[in-house]
Amino acid sequence: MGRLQKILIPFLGLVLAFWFYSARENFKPEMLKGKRVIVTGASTGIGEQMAYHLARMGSHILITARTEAKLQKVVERCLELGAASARYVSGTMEDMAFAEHVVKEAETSLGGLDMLILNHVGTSYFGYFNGDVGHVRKLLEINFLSYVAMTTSALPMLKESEGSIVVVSSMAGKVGFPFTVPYSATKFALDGFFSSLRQEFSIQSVNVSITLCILGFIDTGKISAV
Ligand SMILES: NC(=O)C1=CN([C@@H]2O[C@H](COP(=O)(O)OP(=O)(O)OC[C@H]3O[C@@H](n4cnc5c(N)ncnc54)[C@H](OP(=O)(O)O)[C@@H]3O)[C@@H](O)[C@H]2O)C=CC1
Ligand SMILES: CC(C)CCC[C@@H](C)[C@H]1CC[C@H]2[C@@H]3C(=O)C=C4C[C@@H](O)CC[C@]4(C)[C@H]3CC[C@]12C
Repeated sequence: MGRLQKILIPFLGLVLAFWFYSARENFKPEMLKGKRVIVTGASTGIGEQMAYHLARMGSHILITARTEAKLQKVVERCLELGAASARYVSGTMEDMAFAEHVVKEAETSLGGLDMLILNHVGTSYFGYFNGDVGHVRKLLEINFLSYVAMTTSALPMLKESEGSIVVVSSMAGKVGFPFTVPYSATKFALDGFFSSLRQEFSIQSVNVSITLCILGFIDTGKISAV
């Protein structure tokens, strides 16, 4: 009985957790063909690369970030790669009215929305917490509140299309790491909001999926080592 409790039961728990959380491998690129997708923070890094993948799969893409010149180039490349259409709206996610405006743009120019990919992050520092409450507030607005604002305004369209919300988060949004205090706080907030909302959708039979992506370090060329 002792051995059963110490080894077999935790092992069974691990197997069940692995089975429950592993994704089924039924993805086909054609699934994204013709789909109307918003990608935020798509002027550089992971967002830019997601836009190119969607372009190769033939989606209608609406991208956003602050730097217009970079967005223009990403749109051109998306069209070369085979996007059904590609357009951008530039502005800052510090402004909730702008966040909502991006969603409105999808409604007017694409006639609806199938997927909302929330990926942008504001600039933070990586070091001991410096006590700057104003910075935490600003980062929460960019990394969290604008995600909430966009989700709220996109929900009617996503319910209509039975679409998806994809939230790009981090291991720092699941576990506390040193030197990432403000950033980590904003990512934990995303988990609280979206994991709870997913449960409500399940209870209410709302057919909109919510995927929280928990990423480790991804080398986007910005920093050579961490
Ligand atoms: N790279 C990594 O190692 C990891 C990344 N992640 C997550 O992946 C996602 C993408 O990260 P990554 O590609 O590295 O980040 P980048 O810094 O390369 O890209 C951030 C994007 O957000 C935009 N952005 C920044 N500030 C604002 C703002 N105020 N308003 C609107 N847009 C803004 C930037 O464009 P612009 O400056 O033109 O506005 C840019 O397009 C993030 O959510 C991040 O937390 C998670 C774990 C690890
Ligand atoms: C098993 C563990 C020891 C793994 C530790 C993982 C640690 C090292 C991972 C988890 C989350 C990661 C950070 C992150 O989420 C986002 C960014 C922003 C990007 O612009 C620059 C890199 C940075 C700071 C990542 C740095 C590496 C972090 C801290």
